[in-house]
Amino acid sequence: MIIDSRGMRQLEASSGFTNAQLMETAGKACADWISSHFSACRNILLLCGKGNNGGDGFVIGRILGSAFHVTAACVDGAPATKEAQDAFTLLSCDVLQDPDAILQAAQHTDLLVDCVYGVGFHGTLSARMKKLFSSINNMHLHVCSIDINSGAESDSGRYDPDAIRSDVTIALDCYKPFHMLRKDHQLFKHAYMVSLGIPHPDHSAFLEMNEDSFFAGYPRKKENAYKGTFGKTTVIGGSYGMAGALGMNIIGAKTVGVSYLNAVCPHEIYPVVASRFLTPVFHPFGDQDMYRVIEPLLYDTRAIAFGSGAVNMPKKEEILDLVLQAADCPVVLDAEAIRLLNHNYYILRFVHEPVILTPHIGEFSSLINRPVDVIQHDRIHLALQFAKDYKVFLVLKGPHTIVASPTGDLYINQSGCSGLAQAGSGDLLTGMIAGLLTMNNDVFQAVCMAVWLHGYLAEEGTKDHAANMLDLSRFPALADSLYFRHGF
Ligand SMILES: NC(=O)C1=CN([C@@H]2O[C@H](COP(=O)(O)OP(=O)(O)OC[C@H]3O[C@@H](n4cnc5c(N)ncnc54)[C@H](O)[C@@H]3O)[C@@H](O)[C@H]2O)[C@H](O)CC1
Repeated sequence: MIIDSRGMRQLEASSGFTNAQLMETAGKACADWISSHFSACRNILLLCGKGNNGGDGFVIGRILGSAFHVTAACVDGAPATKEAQDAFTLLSCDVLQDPDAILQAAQHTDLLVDCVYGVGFHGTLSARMKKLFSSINNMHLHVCSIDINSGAESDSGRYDPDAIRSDVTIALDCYKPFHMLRKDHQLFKHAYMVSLGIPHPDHSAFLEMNEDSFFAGYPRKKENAYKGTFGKTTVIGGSYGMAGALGMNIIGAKTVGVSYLNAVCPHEIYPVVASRFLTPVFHPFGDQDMYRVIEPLLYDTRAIAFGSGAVNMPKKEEILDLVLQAADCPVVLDAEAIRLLNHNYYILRFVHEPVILTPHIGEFSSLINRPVDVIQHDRIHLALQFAKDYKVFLVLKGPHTIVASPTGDLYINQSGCSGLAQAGSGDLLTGMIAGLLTMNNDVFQAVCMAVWLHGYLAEEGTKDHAANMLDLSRFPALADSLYFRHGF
């Protein structure tokens, strides 16, 4: 289960265990994990803070003291919580406080255990702590962090550039958002979770997605199915110079198994796209007949995607208005459609059907007029806030794509690889989202399924190819293998 720090504190409070009992359990579970995975070590140095993360460290030190040579260091003053103070009094190893002595001990240690800050850390490190942590990081020691790497926040994705870097981070009882953002911060190489035996609720605001949960939401075609059983999907995209974007929408829809696809595009790219794809029903339009061609389609489709490659599309502003006003199904807005909303996104509040926006960080930055680095450091919060304020599903694309729902649900995607960092992969995702929205009425689930599948197939596509050579046109074939393996 993934949970944020507030949820974790509520779990602890209702667990039936005291904080001291939880600290003892946490310390013992971590000590057991360390002794079995670092059994070859002799000298262990514990860096402890003044909060309960430091308290966990004192318990770990007491237990490991029977088998290893343990030194503890109080790097941020004396323990400040009752539980940490009690754990400290039971510690019998050497305790260091002077930064120079700590760094000297670090040079002779086989393993450094980082228990300075856990989920209670917010903001940035003090100058003193930055100096200590950057010296430690420069020593390239074996490091195990407890719960959260010190200097990183548990919930937001923010971290100080001098936060402790570890080989392994042991998450206590649940993964926190921090653990799900590894590709962004790269503060640990591996994360493991140890259980504290706390009962978990059935529902968490964080959705998790894997093969099983994907297939739980992916419908099977029955024997008596016909082409309209799942309804129609409509993609409106491409324009002069960007015909391929519509092609990628089509490949995306094919990847998720759409059985009836409307492809809507300007007259000038129709011949080239139609000669490449045989199964969509094409609806070419121009300046004069845009309303006549597009409007009737909006009433006979289960999902619409608009915007991929639409930079030179005639009547694009009018199409956006039409789609947002007339559609009676979910609408996915990608690329140019998002740009058209810049400084004008308040209109999203007046749309009655679910709207899904799929910006990458640069597009989101232009949309909300905030610098890219501000968004990068506060992505989870800003995505959730935007989704809530404008009642949209926000798919903020990146190494860990985030999906935020208007009601505060969050998905942090774990699948994918750098092969997806290429032109066309967003257009492909848009087609996949629109296709899955046609087959699954739960908008949040369908969008997360598409995001997960997009990443999963990229991993599959680079198992026998270089990551930088990922061929996006292979996605339907890669998906076929997956579906076939699951008996479809
Ligand atoms: N169920 C569990 O997960 C359990 C977790 N435990 C451990 O407790 C920590 C959380 O403990 P808490 O005391 O709330 O916070 P920290 O130890 O992370 O310490 C925070 C400490 O530091 C101060 N602080 C915050 N931000 C800064 C900053 N930027 N600069 C300097 N100081 C800062 C803050 O005021 C506090 O004093 C959890 O992660 C687990 O490791 C329990 O042991 C029980 C079970």
